[in-house]
Amino acid sequence: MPAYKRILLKLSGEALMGDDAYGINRATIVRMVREVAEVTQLGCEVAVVIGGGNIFRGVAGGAGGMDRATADYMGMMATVMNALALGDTMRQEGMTARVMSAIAIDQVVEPYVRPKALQYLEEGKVVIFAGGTGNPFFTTDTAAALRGAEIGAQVVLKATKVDGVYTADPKKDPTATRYASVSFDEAIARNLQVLDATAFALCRDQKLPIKVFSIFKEGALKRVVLGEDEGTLVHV
Ligand SMILES: Nc1ncnc2c1ncn2[C@@H]1O[C@H](COP(=O)(O)OP(=O)(O)O)[C@@H](O)[C@H]1O
Ligand SMILES: O=c1ccn([C@@H]2O[C@H](COP(=O)(O)OP(=O)(O)O)[C@@H](O)[C@H]2O)c(=O)[nH]1
Repeated sequence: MPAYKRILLKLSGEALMGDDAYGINRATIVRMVREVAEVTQLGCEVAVVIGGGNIFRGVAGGAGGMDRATADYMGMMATVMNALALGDTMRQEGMTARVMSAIAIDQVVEPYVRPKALQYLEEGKVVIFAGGTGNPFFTTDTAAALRGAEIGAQVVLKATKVDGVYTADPKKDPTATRYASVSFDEAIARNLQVLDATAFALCRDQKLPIKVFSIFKEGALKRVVLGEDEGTLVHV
C-alpha cells in the first residue's frame, strides 16, 4: 500500500543529463520514467514538476550580463522541452501523461488549468507541469510547492543529486551529516539550501511536507512512496 494517495514529484533538470554534459540522456530518462511507472502501479496519483537546469539556468544567463527576467523566460522554455521529452518517454513506456504549461505556447502544449489537472489525476494519468510557476525570479522548486498545494498532494518529493538534507552542503563540507527528518523552522533558520527559501516557506505555510531523496539511487522513489526509510523528511 502506498503511504500517499497523491504526490508531487520534482525532478531536477540536471538529473536528466545522466553522465552527459548537458541535454537529455536517453537511458537516464527511461530509467526515471520506469520508476514513476512503478509508483503509479501501486495506485499512487503522480504529478511531476520538471526543472530545466540541464538546458538553461536563468541565474547563469543573468550573471553573464543578460537581463535576468529574459534569461528566466528562457529557463522556463527549457522546462517545457524537458516536459515534452518526459511525456513522450512515458508514452513510449505505455503510460498516459499530460503536459500542462504555466506559460502559453498553445500549439505546443496545453495550458495549465487546475480543474483539468485534477481530472487527469483522478483518471490515473500522470500530469507534467511545465514552465515552472510562469514567473521569472522563481524556481521549479517553488513551482513544485505551489502545484503540490494546488492539487492537494500529501507530499512534495524532491528527487535530486543528494540523498537527503544535510547539516551543511555536503558538496562543500565533508563532515556534514544527514538528517532523517528536520523541521521547516530549523531548515530555514540554518539556511539549508537544498531547496530555495520561497519553496520552503510555501510548504511550511501550507503544512505540506517535503521529502528529499537521491534521484540516482535505484528504487528510492518506490521506497519513499511505500513510506520506507529513505531520504530526509522536512516537516512542520
Ligand atoms: N544542507 C544541505 N543538504 C543537502 N544538500 C544541500 C544542502 N545545502 C546545499 N545543498 C546542495 O543542494 C543541491 C540540490 O539542490 P539544487 O541544486 O536546487 O538541485 P535540483 O537541481 O535538484 O533542483 C545539492 O547538490 C547540494 O549540494
Ligand atoms: O517558476 C519558474 C521556474 C523556473 N524558472 C527558470 O527556469 C530555470 C530552470 O529551472 P530550475 O533551475 O528550477 O531547474 P532545475 O534546477 O530543477 O534543473 C531557472 O533557473 C529559472 O531561470 C523561472 O524563471 N521561473
